[in-house]
Amino acid sequence: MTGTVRRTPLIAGNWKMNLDHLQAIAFVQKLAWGLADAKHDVASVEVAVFPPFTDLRSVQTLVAADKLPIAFGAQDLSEHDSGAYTGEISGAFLSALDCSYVLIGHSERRTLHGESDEQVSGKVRAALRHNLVPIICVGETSDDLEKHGPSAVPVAQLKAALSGITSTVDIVVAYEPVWAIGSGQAATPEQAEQVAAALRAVLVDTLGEDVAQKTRILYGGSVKSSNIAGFMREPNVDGALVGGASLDLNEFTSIVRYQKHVGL
Ligand SMILES: O=C(CO)COP(=O)(O)O
Repeated sequence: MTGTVRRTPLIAGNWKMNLDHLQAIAFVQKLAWGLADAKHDVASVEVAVFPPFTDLRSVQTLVAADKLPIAFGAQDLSEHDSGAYTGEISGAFLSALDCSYVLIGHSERRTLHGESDEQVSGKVRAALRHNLVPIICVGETSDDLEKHGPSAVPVAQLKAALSGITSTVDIVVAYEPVWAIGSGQAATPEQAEQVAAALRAVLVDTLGEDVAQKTRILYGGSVKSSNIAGFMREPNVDGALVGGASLDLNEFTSIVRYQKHVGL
């Protein structure tokens, strides 16, 4: 471990199936005003939002027109580039909308839509083909935790997601324990750090030390303004993937500005 690489923290808001395109415009505009009022420096903490697909064109137009310092991405993409895949969205389309990121393998996709490790890996490769930074989501259920301990399942999921990828790539990893999502029961900072360190070791093995040191690892699961600082103090946690609290302007702004309210 070199420990010397500075990774710009990333606070990402996963809106899930909330806010239509008109609500999205109002929300992103107010978020930008709030951050500007607070003189937030995006070079110190990057901010990204993940609206539903139908909002992306509106968010793109607003961000481009007003040059807002807010990145955006989609919540999923197809592993295929085009063809007879009704209802699917190609990475090419997301790239054309200036998306920077795409969430892949969120536990809600894995459990509600039966997304397999193979599909997750296909989607990671699709994202990279289209110059999108994949945010690869991994995490264990409470059953997994009991049976296999804290890092076995997230580590296996990350290895599977990265299969066939060896070159230098720009990716983000999000550790989201399933039991912490939407439950109000976040992991402790120590738990998050233990898994994040194990995930970084996977990155070292698969992509090499340099890429591993540059790659951001986020924690997600019941993140709020009251607990963000604890996670951000951990050496291997480089940001947060926020669900519910990302829909509350004050909460989300306060999470983005964690450095100010705890004096980090
Ligand atoms: O799933 C999540 C983000 O992707 C986390 O959701 P909550 O922050 O609502 O627990």
